[in-house]
Amino acid sequence: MIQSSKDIDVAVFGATGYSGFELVKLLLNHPRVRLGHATSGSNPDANLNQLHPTTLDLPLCSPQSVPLNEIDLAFLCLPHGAGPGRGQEEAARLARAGVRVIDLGGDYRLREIDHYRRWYQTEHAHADLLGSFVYGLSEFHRTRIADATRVANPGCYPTCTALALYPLAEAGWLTEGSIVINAVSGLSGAGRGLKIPSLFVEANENVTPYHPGQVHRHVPEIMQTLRDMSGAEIPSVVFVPHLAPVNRGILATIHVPLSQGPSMSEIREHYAARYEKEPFVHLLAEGATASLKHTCGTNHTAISLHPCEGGLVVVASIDNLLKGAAGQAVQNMNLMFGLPETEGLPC
Ligand SMILES: NC(=O)C1=CN([C@@H]2O[C@H](COP(=O)(O)OP(=O)(O)OC[C@H]3O[C@@H](n4cnc5c(N)ncnc54)[C@H](OP(=O)(O)O)[C@@H]3O)[C@@H](O)[C@H]2O)C=CC1
Ligand SMILES: CC(=O)N[C@@H](CCC(=O)OP(=O)(O)O)C(=O)O
Repeated sequence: MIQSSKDIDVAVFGATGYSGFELVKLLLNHPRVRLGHATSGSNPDANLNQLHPTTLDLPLCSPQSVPLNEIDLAFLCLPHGAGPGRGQEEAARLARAGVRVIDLGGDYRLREIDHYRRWYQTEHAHADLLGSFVYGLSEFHRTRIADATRVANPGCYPTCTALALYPLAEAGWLTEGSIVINAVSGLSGAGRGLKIPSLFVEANENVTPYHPGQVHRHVPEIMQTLRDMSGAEIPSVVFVPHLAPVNRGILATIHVPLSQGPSMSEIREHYAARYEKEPFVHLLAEGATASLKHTCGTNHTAISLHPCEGGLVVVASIDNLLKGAAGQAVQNMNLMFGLPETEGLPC
């Protein structure tokens, strides 16, 4: 058991990206963490304040220079996929060296290798490690995460939609027709690399659906999680993500067919009971509607419920960089090290 303060030595790989930078800020303020190493593959000799508009004085280093025997935990904030320096390789290198890992990327979330190949459109060079990662949706896998040495942090859209639907899934109420998820994401969700849809001129005063239907790589992740939550097959998911001209936030508006199911008051009671003791998931009062501003800058999830003929609309919001990435990663670290789950997280 960890005894003194500032006694958990961590490294952040990919500290210069959006989620890495967010994580660095959380970790520097965490009462039990010493952030000894923050890496950049392309600017290893730089200071973070040369690459981000920040007054933080944080020298970076190369990924290869991190002394793996001196760290208790590595956070990976790297692009997914095969190739040197990317998440797949780095997670495997660290895991095989015996380092505890929380991977914010998608390489170790899907359990089925065929699913990874199909949805990530690349081979997995370390498929033997897939089963050794616990899926890091804190509220669902709390006990398993506490015992884990490797955690695959969920994607931002899957976090938002899985928490929105968890009470329905565990009650066995996801049995009919297609669940339709329309979701909006801020531009930071696309990462810091140059991408045409994220350019100001393209994104400003515009909202663009992308990968609509059943083609986004988060579809199998959402299906896998809902299946795990319900303990049964679920019908199907239609997922339409949209890019919106805001910096951060995810809002999912989800239609669930429920023609034969429970009454609205039973559903509300079930959500209230499921989330009553959760520090970071909140059912809003009847009549309120979740929006980006409910959760922006926090690790919280806001959920509102709305009846409609033959079903239900669930609206949920998170901050993609916090509950959808760095915040949930810190929540998972807290679980792994036996700390209070809320330690070091903004409320
Ligand atoms: N942004 C979000 O909302 C969320 C992101 N994620 C996941 O977290 C991971 C990081 O995302 P995000 O912070 O947005 O990404 P960014 O694109 O903002 O940053 C990724 C960082 O990885 C480093 N890197 C190392 N190797 C490579 C390489 N071969 N190609 C490109 N970059 C490289 C880069 O820094 P350097 O060159 O300095 O090493 C870069 O700063 C991704 O897997 C993403 O899918 C998950 C949930 C939400
Ligand atoms: C707006 C935007 O582009 N968002 C990203 C999702 C970010 C995320 O959670 O990605 P990972 O699953 O790779 O970790 C996308 O749709 O690809």
